Amino acid sequence: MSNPATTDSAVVYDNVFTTPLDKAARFSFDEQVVACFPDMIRRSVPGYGQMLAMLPIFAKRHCQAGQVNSEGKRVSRVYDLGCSLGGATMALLNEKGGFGKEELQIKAVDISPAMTQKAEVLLQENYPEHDIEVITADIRGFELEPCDMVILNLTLQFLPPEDRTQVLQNIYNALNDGGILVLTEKTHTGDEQDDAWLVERYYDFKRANGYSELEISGKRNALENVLITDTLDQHHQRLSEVGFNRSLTWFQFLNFASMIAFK
Ligand SMILES: Nc1ncnc2c1ncn2[C@@H]1O[C@H](C[S@+](CC[C@H]([NH3+])C(=O)[O-])CC(=O)[O-])[C@@H](O)[C@H]1O
Ligand SMILES: O=C(O)C(=O)Cc1ccccc1
Repeated sequence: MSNPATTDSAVVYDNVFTTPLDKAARFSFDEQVVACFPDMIRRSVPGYGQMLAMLPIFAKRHCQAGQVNSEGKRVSRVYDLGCSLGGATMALLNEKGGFGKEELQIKAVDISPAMTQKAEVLLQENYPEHDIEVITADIRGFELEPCDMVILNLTLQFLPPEDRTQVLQNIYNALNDGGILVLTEKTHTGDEQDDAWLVERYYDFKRANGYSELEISGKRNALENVLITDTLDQHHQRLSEVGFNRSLTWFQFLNFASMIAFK
């Protein structure tokens, strides 16, 4: 099945891997990926929409307005780390969450300037009156202010494994008591047979969403050593190591899973 052409509609379809690439080409969040990102992530991450839809529900239960904003009002501060185009931020502000304009202060951080430039425009267009700051920064070594909720939606997997504990430690330290971290990741199980089955069904999922064999294998090569998965056990172990005394997997769809950790 071929991709719909990148023509007149508002949707820019993901055509990034439609032509063969140098095998060594690494995946990067550049202008080309940014342009088609909403389509790419929707067609490539099973359950993406369902995961995002729960964010305002979790926020409503666990954000305790632990901060005071510049106008002296109590607000809940939320970090969206590796925000890309602000999909998670926008999900939080969706009317289903029922947050008033002044109840949340969101800080959305991403290392890719191409992403943050576009996120800034989209968030300003859609939520002009909300307290949202878009920050271009590496979340490694980034200083977090005290907060009620942190979202790491499909971001930790792009950090070198040796940097992951430190990032989670900073998050744990910044969270107020009662605060939460929502951590969504592509995972593997460590069982050869199970992983082979999960990966094959994941590729079936991509085929069903219109990706060709060339696109699937091109992206697989480009993601090698760029997106490095952990097992769910490794994630929960790391969360426990940095101090979270409770974490659970609340969502799983093939090899993608989302966890919540409670401080
Ligand atoms: N060190 C880093 N510091 C900051 N950002 C980083 C870093 N490394 C990678 N990123 C950023 O992490 C994001 C990962 S995408 C997140 C989706 C989003 N959360 C969503 O809910 O739509 C997931 C995906 O594309 O599979 C990209 O925008 C990178 O620039
Ligand atoms: O497409 C893949 O293979 C993925 O693992 C998901 C994804 C989605 C968007 C950018 C990078 C990876």
